[in-house]
Amino acid sequence: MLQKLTRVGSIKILKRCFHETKIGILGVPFEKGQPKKGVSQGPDAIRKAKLVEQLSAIHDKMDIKDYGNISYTVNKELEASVPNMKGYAEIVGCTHEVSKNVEKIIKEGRMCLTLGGDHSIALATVDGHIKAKDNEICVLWVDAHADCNTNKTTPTGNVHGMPMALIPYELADYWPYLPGMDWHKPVMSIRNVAYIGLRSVDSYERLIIEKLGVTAFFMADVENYGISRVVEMALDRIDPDKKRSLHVSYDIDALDTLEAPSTGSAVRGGLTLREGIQIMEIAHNTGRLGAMDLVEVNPSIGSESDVKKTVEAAIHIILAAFGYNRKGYKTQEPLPLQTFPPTRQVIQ
Ligand SMILES: NC(=[NH2+])NCCC[C@H](N)C(=O)O
Ligand SMILES: [Mn+2]
Ligand SMILES: [Mn+2]
Repeated sequence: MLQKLTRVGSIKILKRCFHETKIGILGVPFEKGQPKKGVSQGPDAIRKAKLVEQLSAIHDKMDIKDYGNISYTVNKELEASVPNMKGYAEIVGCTHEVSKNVEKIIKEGRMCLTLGGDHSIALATVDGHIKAKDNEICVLWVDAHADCNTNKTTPTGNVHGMPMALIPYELADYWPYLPGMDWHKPVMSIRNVAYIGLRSVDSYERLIIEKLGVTAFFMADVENYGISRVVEMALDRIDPDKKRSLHVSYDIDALDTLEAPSTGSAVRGGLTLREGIQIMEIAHNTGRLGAMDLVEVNPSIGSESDVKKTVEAAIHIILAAFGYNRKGYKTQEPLPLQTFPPTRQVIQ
């Protein structure tokens, strides 16, 4: 952090100058990757809870640009062209647009914050990040679920359970040809991916994780090592040289149901909000965070207070990602000078 000398009267004061924090926000109101209505309202619910205002207050060099919500067209002919992938045509249309936008935002020199929408969109946020950074990225996947089913292993056909199987090249051979997805090339290695928070993993997903030796920290590992150790071990594994741009794909269902009830596939026994925040404080402190997704907030699930709680949790996690620290805001101002005679006398 830069330091600058300022003078107040005759007193020299070290004034802290903050680096500029450039963020681009992209809303993806998409819900066809899973069956429940409402998750498309996630981006606007998070914005309405004053996301931008709270980000702006972190320090006075926050430069935030909201790119609005994405729009896309659908090629109906693609519908049902791949078995066991529900909403395929919509997925293709939306993810292509998301990838192009994320790539553009990062190339404009901003960290890209994508607000979902369901988790299927992450195959595209990661793709855009890969394209912007020449594949020099690593991924932390914070989730109760592994989301690495293929269309042959999926128990549901919901594509939000598949993005992690589409991203790495190690799983490319397990897929059929995917029409309309030629823009998407599985170029990154699963070695540069780590999971945190897992506790609901399908049997084939477990097979994939074990067969490929994927770095995976389940809830039991969080119990055993503590969250800060887990995040450090994860980062060490996926980016040993500490040089890659970090992508955090954060499914709000990684948090315990008590902390984030308004989500479509809630699983109890999850992260506390404190642990969830600390993951992002550590990610921020790497100085290499390039992109973050915050997905699966569904304002149609639960009571009004459930929704409020979930949206607030999402905002806490996002603020931590971009430099808010629970020690409080930093001030750039010196302590106010006494402008009237001191009332407390020093007794000689
Ligand atoms: N992003 C999520 N919430 N994914 C839940 C996936 C659940 C289940 N494993 C499936 O494949 O359908
Ligand atoms: Mn999940
Ligand atoms: Mn997920």
